[in-house]
Amino acid sequence: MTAAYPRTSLSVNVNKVALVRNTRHLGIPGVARAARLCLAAGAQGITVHPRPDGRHIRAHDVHELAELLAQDWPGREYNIEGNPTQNLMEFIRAVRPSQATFVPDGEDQFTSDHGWSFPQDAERLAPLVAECRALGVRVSLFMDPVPEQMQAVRAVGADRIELYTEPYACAWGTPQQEEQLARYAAAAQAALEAGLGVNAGHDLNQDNLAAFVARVPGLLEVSIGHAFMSDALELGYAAAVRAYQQCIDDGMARRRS
Ligand SMILES: CC(=O)[C@@H](O)[C@H](O)COP(=O)(O)O
Ligand SMILES: NCC(=O)COP(=O)(O)O
Repeated sequence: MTAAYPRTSLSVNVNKVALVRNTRHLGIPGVARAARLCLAAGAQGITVHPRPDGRHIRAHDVHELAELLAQDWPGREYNIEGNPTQNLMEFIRAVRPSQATFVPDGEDQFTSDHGWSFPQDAERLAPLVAECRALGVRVSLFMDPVPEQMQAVRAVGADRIELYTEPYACAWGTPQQEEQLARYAAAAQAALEAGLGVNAGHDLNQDNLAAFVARVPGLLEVSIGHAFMSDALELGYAAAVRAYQQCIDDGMARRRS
């Protein structure tokens, strides 16, 4: 029986709204409008990943969303992702979001595709983690599901990990699905035992989310963008939030059974 854990929060990543917006000089679709509609529908947070090349989320988006959340949605979370050795820290210092998620991406990375490595990354991450925490910003490290890495993550002062879930998503519906779920459950358990909170994200969708929520212990937050926005193009933002919340609730129910 998995110990009782709070309901897994849905943080909607709005990167892809900005990607479409940037293809014209008209300001639509609006990033802040998308966030407002998702929050009004019940999303517990908003995530952005302002990449150095500005392909989607740009500095003005980061500040507009910070103002929206602080003024209209003070109880919801703001999660800013990025590489703290690149452009992330300027945003953390300026807006002090609820959470900073450190991701080891290169400047021209197609998309995020791996987590940090310990002990190699510990020395350069520790002072950046300390700075965020001194600013009152929770720190989550983007990690592959490797149980043996979790003590080292805690040792650099991080509050949480974010499990990189593309390998699970790729295995969904294949004979390797169960093996991957067991791998992520073990990594999450090791994180919990190290005193870390557990987040997850990358390529989660309506098909694979409930099984992940059901199986991975202590899952506090999922951040979902690409598949969410694909669904929102068909359903609308509010219905997409409800659909993903239902997947989370289905997973929680299966976790208790
Ligand atoms: C860290 C991660 O897995 C995603 O949050 C990332 O933000 C995806 O970035 P793109 O939207 O640029 O693919
Ligand atoms: N941290 C994961 C995230 O914010 C969104 O990833 P994806 O759902 O766009 O793959």
